[in-house]
Amino acid sequence: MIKLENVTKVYKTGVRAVNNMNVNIGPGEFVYVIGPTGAGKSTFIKLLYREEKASSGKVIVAGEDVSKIKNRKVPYFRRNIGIVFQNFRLLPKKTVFENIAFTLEVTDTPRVEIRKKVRRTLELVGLEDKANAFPHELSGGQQQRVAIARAIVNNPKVLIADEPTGNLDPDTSIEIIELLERINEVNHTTILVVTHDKEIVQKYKKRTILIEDGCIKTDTSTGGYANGIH
Ligand SMILES: Nc1ncnc2c1ncn2[C@@H]1O[C@H](COP(=O)(O)OP(=O)(O)OP(=O)(O)O)[C@@H](O)[C@H]1O
Repeated sequence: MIKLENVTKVYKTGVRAVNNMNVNIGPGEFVYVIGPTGAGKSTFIKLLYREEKASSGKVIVAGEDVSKIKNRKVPYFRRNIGIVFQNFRLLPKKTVFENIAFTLEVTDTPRVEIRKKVRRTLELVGLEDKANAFPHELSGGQQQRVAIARAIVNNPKVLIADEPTGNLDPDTSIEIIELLERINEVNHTTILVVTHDKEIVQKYKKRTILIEDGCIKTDTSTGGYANGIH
């Protein structure tokens, strides 16, 4: 589902954020991406959804050679990918329902279908009673659930979460991670979670990719920190 072959990203400033990276992530995998600040985690993620272009090497996502996608085709390619950020990024003047429906509206999905999909997704994230609430009326954890619902409503092949628990307390963080696990199980979505949270990585013992200095330092299937990575 995701394949990087000898990928390097050098920014205009000369910073080599990703340095000859090779990785293969299969369909339906759940992977944590960890590493110190400035290691290249966000750059790695940005290469996957064509926010940045690789300087050299090949990035394949959902069967597409990402560097070769024409600019005007990028929005179509991104329909394969749901993205969740640390700071939720919800539209403040729209209700929960409208926030989630928005991506479907821009793709001209029929109204009845939109209503069905949004309701089903709200149920999956446990917010069926909040459809008419506005983001400011929700807790941080609930807002992140809405952001996750928005990211998955179109049933993308890949879901990327960049520090999804960065603004949340430990108990709420666990709830969000368990929700991502449920989505992985129910929808078989390939999920990548970038995190600084050692406890989460330790607790769930999933495949963990450790990035340091733009390279994959270790890649383990049993939970990074539990395996002696620091
Ligand atoms: N747009 C940019 N232009 C120039 N340099 C950049 C740009 N974005 C990131 N960098 C640099 O690339 C390197 C990797 O940054 P990146 O944001 O990928 O790291 P990170 O592992 O996500 O860090 P953090 O955990 O702090 O978010 C850093 O040295 C950073 O300063």
